[in-house]
Amino acid sequence: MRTETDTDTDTDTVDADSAPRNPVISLEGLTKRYGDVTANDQVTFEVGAGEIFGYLGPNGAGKTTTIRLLLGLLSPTAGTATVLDADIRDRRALTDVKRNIGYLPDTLGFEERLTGREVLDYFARMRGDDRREELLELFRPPLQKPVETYSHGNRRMLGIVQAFMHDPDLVIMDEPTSGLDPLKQDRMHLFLEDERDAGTTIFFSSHVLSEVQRVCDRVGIIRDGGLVALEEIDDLLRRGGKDVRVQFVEPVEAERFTTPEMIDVEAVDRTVRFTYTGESGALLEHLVQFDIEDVDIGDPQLDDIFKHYYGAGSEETG
Ligand SMILES: Nc1ncnc2c1ncn2[C@@H]1O[C@H](COP(=O)(O)OP(=O)(O)OP(=O)(O)O)[C@@H](O)[C@H]1O
Repeated sequence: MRTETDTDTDTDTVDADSAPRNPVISLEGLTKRYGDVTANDQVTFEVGAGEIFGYLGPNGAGKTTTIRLLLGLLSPTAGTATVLDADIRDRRALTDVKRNIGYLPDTLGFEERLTGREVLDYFARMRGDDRREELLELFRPPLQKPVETYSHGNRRMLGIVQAFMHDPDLVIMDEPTSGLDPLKQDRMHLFLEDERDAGTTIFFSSHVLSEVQRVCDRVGIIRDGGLVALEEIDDLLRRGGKDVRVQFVEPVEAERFTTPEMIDVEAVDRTVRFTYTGESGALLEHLVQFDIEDVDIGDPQLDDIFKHYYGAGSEETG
């Protein structure tokens, strides 16, 4: 089932400066309004073949709305998108390509009284299940039990098997690891990387920064319905400055020490932490003027970068 993306070896284009050469998903001014709420506001970006694309944003930012639009579960107010070359406004074309898409929704709409096996049988009849056994070895949901007795984690496991078992070219997932324990999250991340390496395009939403940092090639950050960043993870981290911690021999006055390149400065006793956005050489030249006991300079976490986009009180927008 991977013929569409496997035929072209230079399709794995993940170039932040230009759009992917072979987009599997392409949004063009995609807009969705619910009354006064603009859940997606002219969202435009592309996802290239064979990349893991992270769609990042806090609760209510508009992630689920985008996903539901891409799958034809909602109609756009304006703009459009193509998914595997099908225009999302073209019902028939979208229905055709959906056989080649895996979807893991945020809440699984399985018939609760069916057993896990019956749920998989149902999806198998619609789209096939060539990889069912292999995936069950990996994720192991309890197939004999009715879904209504499943734990949250097992529902996710069943959902993942369902999303991948027909070996689709594209998998779209809404917060795939939410509520999973760390071991299961790890298994999931390794699995996604393997799938990507085998040529599958993966689009997933998340508000978990560390997971996006760990597994994604590129990230789109959505805030209040609008896309505020679209970058390769490495570039985003590079531009995010350095995470610096300085321990002085004696406390130092903040005005003497801080420079305009230092942001998010926190000082406690003799220790100062900040993000440095300037050149490393200039930072070192600045530091040698002070009596310093210890310095630690590291890469910033995506969390810190995220704070710059969202600022303080923006955790919940909806
Ligand atoms: N059916 C609806 N009717 C009215 N408003 C809606 C509807 N669905 C979503 N919204 C609003 O649209 C905005 C975006 O919601 P959406 O669910 O897409 O965000 P999200 O980023 O997926 O959030 P979460 O991480 O909490 O799932 C929010 O303000 C939400 O309240």
